[in-house]
Amino acid sequence: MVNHRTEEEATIVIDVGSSSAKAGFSGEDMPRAVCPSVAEDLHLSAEELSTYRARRPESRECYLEYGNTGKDDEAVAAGDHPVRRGVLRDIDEMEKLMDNLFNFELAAYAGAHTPVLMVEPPLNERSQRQEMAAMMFETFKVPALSVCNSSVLALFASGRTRGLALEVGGGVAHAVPVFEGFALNHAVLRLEGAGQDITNRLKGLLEERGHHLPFDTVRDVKESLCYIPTDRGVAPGEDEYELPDGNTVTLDSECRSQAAELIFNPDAGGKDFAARATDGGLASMVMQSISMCDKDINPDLLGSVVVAGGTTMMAGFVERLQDDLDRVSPPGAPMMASVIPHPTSHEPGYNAQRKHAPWIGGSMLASLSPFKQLQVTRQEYEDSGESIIHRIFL
Ligand SMILES: Nc1ncnc2c1ncn2[C@@H]1O[C@H](COP(=O)(O)OP(=O)(O)OP(=O)(O)O)[C@@H](O)[C@H]1O
Repeated sequence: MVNHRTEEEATIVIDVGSSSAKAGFSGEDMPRAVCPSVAEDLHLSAEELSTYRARRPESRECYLEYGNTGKDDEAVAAGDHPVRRGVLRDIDEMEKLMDNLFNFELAAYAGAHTPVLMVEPPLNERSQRQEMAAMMFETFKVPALSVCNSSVLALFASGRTRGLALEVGGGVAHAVPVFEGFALNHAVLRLEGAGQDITNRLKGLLEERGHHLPFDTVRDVKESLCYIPTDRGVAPGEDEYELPDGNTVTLDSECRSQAAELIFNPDAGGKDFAARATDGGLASMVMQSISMCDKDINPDLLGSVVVAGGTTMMAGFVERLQDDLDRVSPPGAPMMASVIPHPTSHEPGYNAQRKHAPWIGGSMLASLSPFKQLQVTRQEYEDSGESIIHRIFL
């Protein structure tokens, strides 16, 4: 990747999701900051702050209930997550988070000198894009702004401009067909179910066994010990998790293997979760999305089902997706779907990058010289008004 000579020559790339925010400079391999996507107001001394940052998890999840609780999802959501289920819900909280990212995480390199590339979720609404652009130009006075689709960028990170991006993050999963660098929005499918629902399911399984743990501890248990069962190899047995107070919790193999089942098979999440998953589990979403596209490009899409997002890091994810895709392919289909990274390949390459793929794609794109054509300058924004952002960013 191109390395800019100074940070001042680079573009700041920012990807704020439902659970985590990633921020850093174009041309770099990884985001400098990966932190929970909440606006923190910590009031800590410099020393306490650095200890806090060293121990801070990469993400914090909303606790969104599903099931027959009689409560509205939005009402139970942690109020300080500006993005929930991939949708910008609170521009004031977003402004606070952005202020932290610019001035604290990236140490004040932004402001009037550094252009910004914002990663936006698939099917982002025009009004949300406008709110973000107004905030960037009017509050943070950025000199230039670009807005790019996260799935297009995830694919780009894997070296492709054609394929189907399957993004599974903290709050939402999307299947997005991409052709020649453009998302085919008419065929985008969305599942309101991802990492936080898996955590929620694990919390329930642990409570059935008498373990009542805080939501954030359960998220860590999930990331450390859960896996997705596949037809290949021997399933791991029980294992222990050490709690912050030194006590241990034993997880049996059902607990470890069943929490994530709902994203592949929504019936496993109960009646209400299944009702939300109108396009089925992940493999069904991939195949339906491809079937909604022109037949001529089906081989391009089937040949590169590129997975991205934190939840795809779970052990067994790519193997299970490939097995499910093989199962749902019509008998005698001329071409089978192929998951990237390939389940049997152990090369690092894209495999190691998929967690932050949209950010990495943004970093790569913004370090290419034609990228300037994808920027709106503050002058252009002031002269032409907000409609310019829809003309430039398709
Ligand atoms: N090793 C792991 N195993 C299981 N889950 C993981 C792992 N690493 C991260 N996650 C989960 O990934 C999720 C965060 O992923 P990501 O940062 O891609 O989401 P996001 O961009 O914040 O959310 P969204 O795209 O849904 O708006 C969290 O639910 C986190 O628990």
